[in-house]
This record gives sequence, C-alpha cells and structure tokens, in this order.
Amino acid sequence: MAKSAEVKLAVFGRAGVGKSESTYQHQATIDDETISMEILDTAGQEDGAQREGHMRWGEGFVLVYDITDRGSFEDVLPLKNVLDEIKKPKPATVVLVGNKADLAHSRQVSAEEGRRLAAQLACGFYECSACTGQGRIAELFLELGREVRRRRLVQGKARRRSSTTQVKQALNKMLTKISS
Ligand SMILES: Nc1nc2c(ncn2[C@@H]2O[C@H](COP(=O)(O)OP(=O)(O)OP(=O)(O)O)[C@@H](O)[C@H]2O)c(=O)[nH]1
Repeated sequence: MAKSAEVKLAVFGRAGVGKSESTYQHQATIDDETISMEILDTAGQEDGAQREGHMRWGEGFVLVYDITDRGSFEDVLPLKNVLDEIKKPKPATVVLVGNKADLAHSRQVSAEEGRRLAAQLACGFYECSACTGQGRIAELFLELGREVRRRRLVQGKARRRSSTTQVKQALNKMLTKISS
C-alpha cells in the first residue's frame, strides 16, 4: 500500500448546526492510498483570532449549515469569502453540507438553493443528517480529502516548474555573460 498522507480538515458553521455530530471520520482509503485526516471541529462561538488560526491551520473546510435555519445558510458565503482571503492567492478548498435533513418538516432552505450555492462556490454539495446517518457523510470527507490532495499535487508541480524556470533563466544569463 502507498504511504499515508495527512490531510487537515476543519468544520465550520454557525453554532448549533451540528458540526460536532458530523465530525467522526478519521481515516479513509482513497485510490488504494490510506489517507489519514485530522479533523478539527471548530466552535460556532469562537473569537476572531481563534477562527483565523483554525482557518490558517486547515487545508480543506466543511461548511455546514442547518436546513431548518436560514441564517446559518446565509452565513456560508461570507465565511467562504473570509477563507478565500486567508488562503490567497488560491481559493479555499471546501465542501458544502446542509445538515439536519431529517427535520424536513421544518425546512427553511431548499435542496435546490443548497445546490445553487455549491455551484457558485464550485464545490461539492451534500444534504445529510448527522443524527440519523442519512446522506453520504463519510463520502463528503473523502471528497474533500481527495480534493486537498489533488490541489497539493498540482501546486507542488507548479512550484517545481517555476523553480526549474528560474534555474534555466540563471543559466541563460551566465551563458550570455560568458559568451559576450
Ligand atoms: N434533528 C437533528 N438534530 C441534530 C443533527 N445534528 C445535530 N443535531 C442536534 O443539534 C444540536 C447541536 O448540535 P452540535 O453538533 O452540538 O452543533 P455544533 O454545530 O457543534 O454547535 P457548536 O459546538 O455550538 O458550534 C444538538 O442537540 C444535536 O443533537 C441532525 O442531523 N438532526
């Protein structure tokens, strides 16, 4: 089996949306590679400095709202904007989760609205219930872990390419000096 990778994921969302209930997955196998995920369950009430520290720490973020609480849904976009600001120049890697899907009778946010927001954020979307286990909770962590890993590889390659270009430029300069 290939060597294991560590992916740091953090779960964000307004207090009471069900972050603690949904945070349980710690290890998963992706494409024959065991990926160990360190998952941070942030508190909805944490102060600015704490929140910023957690945002810097995480490589991938689960943005949770409660389908019975429209305010928690409206919190998502500003939260993503703060994450993007902290993760500049790359956008933050996120997945959107509408929790408490078992409380459909009290629903304030439709699944379609959730899907539309996910399309706007260019991320995956899941509706689930941390209480009943409804929805693909394990899969959403997998998707996020996989995406973090994919972006890390792409960025690593880009960094390697840019350092190769710098070496080539330096060699060209030296050669130009020598030949002049
Ligand atoms: N019906 C239902 N209740 C849920 C679900 N998920 C969480 N809850 C309940 O919602 C309440 C808040 O859940 P928590 O997981 O503590 O919420 P949290 O987002 O971690 O809250 P903070 O730690 O304050 O930020 C608890 O009473 C949970 O049992 C769910 O999927 N369905």
